[in-house]
Amino acid sequence: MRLGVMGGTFDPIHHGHLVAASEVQALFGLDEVVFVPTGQPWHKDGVSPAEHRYLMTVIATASNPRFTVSRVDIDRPGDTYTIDTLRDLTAQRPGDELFFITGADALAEILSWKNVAELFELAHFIGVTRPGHELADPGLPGNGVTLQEVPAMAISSTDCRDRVGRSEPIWYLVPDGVVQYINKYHLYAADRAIAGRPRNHT
Ligand SMILES: Nc1ncnc2c1ncn2[C@@H]1O[C@H](COP(=O)(O)OP(=O)(O)OP(=O)(O)O)[C@@H](O)[C@H]1O
Ligand SMILES: O=C(O)c1ccc[n+]([C@@H]2O[C@H](COP(=O)([O-])O)[C@@H](O)[C@H]2O)c1
Repeated sequence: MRLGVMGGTFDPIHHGHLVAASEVQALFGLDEVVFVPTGQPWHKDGVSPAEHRYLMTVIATASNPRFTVSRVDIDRPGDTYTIDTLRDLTAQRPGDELFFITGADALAEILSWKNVAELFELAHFIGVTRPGHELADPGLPGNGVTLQEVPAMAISSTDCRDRVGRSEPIWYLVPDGVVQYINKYHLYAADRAIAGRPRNHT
């Protein structure tokens, strides 16, 4: 099986993530794209609890029969690294060919990722366009990375959180069910009533 892997903090998941995954699924003939919410992203502060991010990802992907969600990163104790994500998925799904999908901003940092050489033995890497970021091959070992243009969605999780904090709408930036989930649990709200610690923005 050709398995796409869409890793992310997803705080919250938005249509930029979903469009990128859908486009790559179709263009690369992937049988499935598994969304993998990070457990404890060591490189980001004040991230919302993993269960909220996981459930929002489940809600957002539920209507697409080719999309699934994995708990491998959130169930693994300690910091989240993609090398562990790919090792665990390889062990769970022997024989599958993995395609790790990453936006242009994350791709630009990829040479600093843990065990970078082994990463490219475990998966193909597909870098996708993202408004405001240059898409370039960072000079990867092995097979390198395939660069892929996808429909431009100028959406970020940071902006969605900021909007909620300012009581501005996020309708149509994220799926309806995710808006409703955020409202239900008061995520990102200025009063921080139940959960979700808004953070400073990068
Ligand atoms: N609008 C977008 N278009 C294309 N790729 C995206 C877009 N938003 C995020 N991505 C990619 O999706 C993956 C997960 O992103 P992430 O969950 O960190 O979202 P984000 O919007 O970048 O969040 P934040 O604003 O909190 O940094 C990364 O590889 C990122 O580059
Ligand atoms: O493995 C690493 O060293 C590493 C460093 C930074 C980011 N990542 C992964 O890149 C994906 C996107 O991360 P982010 O921070 O843009 O949400 C997510 O799956 C992270 O686990 C991985």
